Amino acid sequence: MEHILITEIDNQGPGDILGAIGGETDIDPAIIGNIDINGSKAFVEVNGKKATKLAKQLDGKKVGQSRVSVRDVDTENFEDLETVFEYSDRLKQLVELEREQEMREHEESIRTLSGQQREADGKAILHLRGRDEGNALEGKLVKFMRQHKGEPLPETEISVGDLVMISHRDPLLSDNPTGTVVQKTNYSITAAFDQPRSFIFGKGLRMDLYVNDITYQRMKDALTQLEEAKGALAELRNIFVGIQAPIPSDDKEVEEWFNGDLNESQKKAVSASLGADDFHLIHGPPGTGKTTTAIEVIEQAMADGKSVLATAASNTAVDNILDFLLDRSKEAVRVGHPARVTPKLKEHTLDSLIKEHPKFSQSEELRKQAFEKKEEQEEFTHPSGKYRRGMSNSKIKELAEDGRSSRGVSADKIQEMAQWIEIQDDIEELFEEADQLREEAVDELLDSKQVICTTNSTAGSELLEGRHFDLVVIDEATQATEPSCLIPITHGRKVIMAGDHRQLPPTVKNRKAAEQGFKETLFERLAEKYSGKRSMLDIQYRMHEKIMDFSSRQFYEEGLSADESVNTHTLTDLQLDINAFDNELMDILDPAEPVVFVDTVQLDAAERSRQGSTSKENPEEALWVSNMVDNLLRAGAYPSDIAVISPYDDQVDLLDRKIDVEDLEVKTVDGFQGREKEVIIISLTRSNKDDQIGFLKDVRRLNVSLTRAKRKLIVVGDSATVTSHETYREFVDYVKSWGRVVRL
Ligand SMILES: Nc1ncnc2c1ncn2[C@@H]1O[C@H](COP(=O)(O)OP(=O)(O)OP(=O)(O)O)[C@@H](O)[C@H]1O
Repeated sequence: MEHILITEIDNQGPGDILGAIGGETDIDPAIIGNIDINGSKAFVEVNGKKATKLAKQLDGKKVGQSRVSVRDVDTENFEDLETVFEYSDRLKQLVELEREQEMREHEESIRTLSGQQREADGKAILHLRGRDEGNALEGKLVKFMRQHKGEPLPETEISVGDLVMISHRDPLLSDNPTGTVVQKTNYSITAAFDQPRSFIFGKGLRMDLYVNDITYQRMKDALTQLEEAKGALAELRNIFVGIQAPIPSDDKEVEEWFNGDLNESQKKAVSASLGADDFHLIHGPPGTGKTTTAIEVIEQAMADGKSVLATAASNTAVDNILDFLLDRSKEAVRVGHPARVTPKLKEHTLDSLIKEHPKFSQSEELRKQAFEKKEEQEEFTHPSGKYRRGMSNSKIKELAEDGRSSRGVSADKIQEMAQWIEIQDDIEELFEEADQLREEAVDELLDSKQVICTTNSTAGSELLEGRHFDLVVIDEATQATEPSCLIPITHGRKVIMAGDHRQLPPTVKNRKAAEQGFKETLFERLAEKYSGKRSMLDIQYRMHEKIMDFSSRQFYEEGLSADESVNTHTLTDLQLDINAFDNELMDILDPAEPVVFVDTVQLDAAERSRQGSTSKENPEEALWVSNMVDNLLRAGAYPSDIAVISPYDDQVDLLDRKIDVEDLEVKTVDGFQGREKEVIIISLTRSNKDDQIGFLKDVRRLNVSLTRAKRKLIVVGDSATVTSHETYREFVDYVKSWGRVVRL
């Protein structure tokens, strides 16, 4: 039995629905079975394989007084469908909260920065004029160019799909119109407005990026697609929302490994991933080769003739996947803005590869012709309001043919306008043909590659619309919100996610959204619910075993071990000149000691807050940290081997000013996730009498901090303050037993 779902009905009964089907469609209401109504939704049984047709015909029509949305759905059970809607409505609301938060932050930035500063940051464009470009489906089209004719636009982040705000003098007025960018060239940005105001057709305009809306829109679209999913995607969705259990599967036996170095846990994860019919999770604690393992999954799938969409939340992580694939001589195409792709990988972007496609060259040729025609067109009068006087294009052409004047406009002017319009028709035709050829070139190119690498967000771009992949692989899946991961998933039938839910979750700006669980990732939810669908990698290739051990005990049920290539490596291998160390720092910097806790409890080293800041800084601690760095450099350590990290922005800022050394990174813990260095110095910063440790409480932040160092980890902090939290107390106890505690 097939079904359709009608939404947005308002107090109507089965009779109204049958009446609408009879009146608005050519389908016989007799084929309708049971009608189940709940609130504004109706679930309708349809016989005779007509559900798709009926949904199409009834969608947007009136049932009683209300205009309804109708879709055919792949489920037998209304309750299940309600669960799907609850899930998607909840996530759509959280996405909206986050979007509104970002909008508020933009407003704040507009308030505090000058227009010039925002233009330099790529977030605004000044000195624009607007020109009416007629109406389109999306609303009134307005094209914005620099006031000086022919001046190109500055580099800007504003791109197609973004919401922009147009202002004249005051960007903070609440009734400034907002529109969506529909086209962007080097010289102009065209945006569509629902409610434009007349000033936007003038000069002296400023365009501000209002919200980077496109990603939020794509998340919501992905959720809508899940509501409507059929087949394998519907099954995946049902598992995600909890109305269906995962499909049991056996590991796939792999005959030949592409990467001969994989360890047993990595091989097991690959076999389980390949064997799964719906999804599998590769749980990779720090340095255990998550990406290495995901790459083997991709290579095996390729060998099986499967198409693969490989994504991650950040451009850097996507580049990393592509880099691994290229290293292993695999072909892949990178979809994404070339400006956001690592320079050495640019030649593998769609933008770059497409240039070699003959249809693309043809398309460019047509574009060139169109631009030439545009120049030619400049000679003629543009049919603007002043000369147009309400006359339509066809009217103008008609009058021109008869050589007539009209409404006070001379016959000559009408001739000129008619010529302008004719050239415009040619231009539009050329552009249309050029677009068509370009689209074909893109499709042919994407068809020719087995693997497409892109960010989660760009997986929702038009370029990939309607494309299906046998396998979707998402790296860093624990750093992306659930709707973000759903964007690539809507293209797939099966999904492999790699991540680590014991490290930091995605950043969520809106507090309410965070409280309502927006930080809980799809990976984490599934990992906790279906432990059988998770393979943990258990050998790490980064840390000395003493650096690793606390994290292993605390966060991975003692499941980690250090590969023999790293388990005993220390700074002694770097052959530093220890005579260069100050005496008072000798115990701390001792190259043979991998883990040191530097206790500031006896120092006068209290934290403080900058005016108006919610962050913290600790100048005394910063002084000691920068001394340690100076000593290490003096002893011959490379700046690129050292990183200083702190959980607090203000402390990072303070340290960064004190330690001004090229190639030596000073970063927040959150900004250093996924990275590693030979030596890591952590400045915990908190030191107060009330045992307040703020967001150090999220022990996943501690886990990330402690697992960045390969050979030496120095943690600087006030034991009295931080050990008020049990995990920190256990850490200090651990260092007492297995490392070295030095009191300053
Ligand atoms: N089986 C292996 N044998 C030797 N080296 C390996 C193996 N697996 C991974 N590595 C190495 O370990 C390092 C980390 O690998 P990879 O980048 O895949 O890890 P990850 O888990 O994705 O890292 P992160 O924790 O930073 O996200 C790399 O240098 C990689 O070459």
